[in-house]
Amino acid sequence: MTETHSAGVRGDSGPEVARLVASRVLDVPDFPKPGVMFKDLMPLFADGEVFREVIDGIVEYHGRDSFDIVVGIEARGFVIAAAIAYATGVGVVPVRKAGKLPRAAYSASYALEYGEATLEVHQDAFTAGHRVLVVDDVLATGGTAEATLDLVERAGGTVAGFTVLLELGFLEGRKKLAGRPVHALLTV
Ligand SMILES: O=P(O)(O)OC[C@H]1O[C@H](OP(=O)(O)OP(=O)(O)O)[C@H](O)[C@@H]1O
Ligand SMILES: Nc1ncnc2[nH]cnc12
Repeated sequence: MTETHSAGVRGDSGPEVARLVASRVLDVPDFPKPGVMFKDLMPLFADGEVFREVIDGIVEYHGRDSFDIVVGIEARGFVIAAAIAYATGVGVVPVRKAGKLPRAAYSASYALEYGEATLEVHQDAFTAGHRVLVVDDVLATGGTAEATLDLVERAGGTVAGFTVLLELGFLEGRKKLAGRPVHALLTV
């Protein structure tokens, strides 16, 4: 369930962490295309104290023993995934844009808020039944997330959770991910 506090800042881990994320997001109009309000989370990554609190909050929400490996979605998801992996002692699997992985890979094409793309994962990325925590910075239309969760399962993993720092609620990505365990620290 999503919580709300008096100022209307809401997220699945409560208002405090939601406020923390909100304090480190910059709105950039017309990037990468006219009409798109780009949500830039680089200030959050650049603030060591806030970044650590956010990573700790994600681990606390899921529970250290609920996943065996972390998937980060290129490119901003890599930053979050690596930090969670280091904090919990598990490994990282990158889900990459097409043509970047050196060995046999599964591919999934999708549409996102401002374009189309293809993501890939190595076919041998997981052992059967591996519980996989998938992380990214932003959930917008949900195209990226849907493709990634599908790739994880095609490669033999079991989706243990999906966390984003920021969800753009008006783009209704959660609807596309119905039945998936979506966790957003901040929903706007
Ligand atoms: O919910 P959606 O509409 O699919 O959009 C969300 C995705 O868009 C952004 O990635 P982008 O493809 O811009 O990649 P980048 O991190 O490499 O800039 C963001 O980091 C998510 O992965
Ligand atoms: N508006 C947005 N800001 C940042 N990342 C995004 N990914 C898709 N839409 C986005």
